[in-house]
Amino acid sequence: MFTQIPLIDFGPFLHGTDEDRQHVADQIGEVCHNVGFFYLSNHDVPSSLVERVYKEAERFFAQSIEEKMKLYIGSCPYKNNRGYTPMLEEKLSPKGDLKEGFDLAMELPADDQDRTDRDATLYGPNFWPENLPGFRECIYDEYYLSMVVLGHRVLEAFALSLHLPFDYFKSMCRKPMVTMRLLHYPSQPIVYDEDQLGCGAHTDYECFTLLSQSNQSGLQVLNNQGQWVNATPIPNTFVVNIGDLMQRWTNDQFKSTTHRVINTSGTERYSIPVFFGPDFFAEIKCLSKDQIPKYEPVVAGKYLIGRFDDTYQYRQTNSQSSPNSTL
Ligand SMILES: O=C(O)CCC(=O)C(=O)O
Ligand SMILES: [Fe+2]
Repeated sequence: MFTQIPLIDFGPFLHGTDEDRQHVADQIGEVCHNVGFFYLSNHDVPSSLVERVYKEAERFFAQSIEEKMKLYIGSCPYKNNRGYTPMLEEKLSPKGDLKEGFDLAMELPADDQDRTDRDATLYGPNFWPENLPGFRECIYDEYYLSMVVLGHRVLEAFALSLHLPFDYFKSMCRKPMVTMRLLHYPSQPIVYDEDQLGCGAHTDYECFTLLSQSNQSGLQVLNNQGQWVNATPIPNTFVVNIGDLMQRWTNDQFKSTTHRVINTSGTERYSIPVFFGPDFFAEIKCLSKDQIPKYEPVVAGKYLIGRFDDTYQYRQTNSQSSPNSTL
């Protein structure tokens, strides 16, 4: 049972000896098993870059709703879940979530062969604003690509913690489905409607999430006593949490822990999750040959499409429910 979110210093993993790396990996493995959430410090992503990304997020969301709706996720020409999601459109809380978002992912050409010939519909270009000079360069070229690099290092730590070669996941993450979101939460009253949270209780869908929070609290993590533990922002850290694909892959060795957001801080809140998934066609099945699999194997991209179909209102015509079942 945890009552606070542990902090892990990633510096020795990035810059230390093999022994240091294994030591950090072991700490991470234990926390992924017991909590599923941790703060990561000394990750080498400069705080000045993170600050600039928040400035761009503020600039994006400060636009009129008409301007933002030009990039509506449901009108994205590539139909790959990129673009703007208005308030109340996502349904993690029953009356809709009190947040708006902008989603992007790995920039691949519209005629990428996996997309055109093999139905990897989550691949393709992003849906960028044309009226915000410098937005794309800061958000994608600088921040997103740095976070993909960091994500690969976190995967190395996961592999070592599971007694696998450090590059075990690499061959399944060559065109990784890494989705980044800019999120903006208005402030809600202290006495709030339980059916309308900033982000209703959920687990994340991908392998893991690297989350930057602005200074405002709001994120809460559910422990196994049913208590909500605050993940109060700690400057210059990311919150890392395990998602459902990793829980399946590790046969429950790593926990995908429920969390939610309620922004009663009195001011607007911004956050930037980066959800790290493997290649669209990666088969997610029990990593260990010595265990009885608890989950049926899934193709990562198809699994994610099912989860997105369940969450986004714009996808709910012709949607199928997700293959989230246990065996
Ligand atoms: O905004 C946050 O702090 C967390 C958001 C979140 O949990 C999500 O987008 O999955
Ligand atoms: Fe989440």
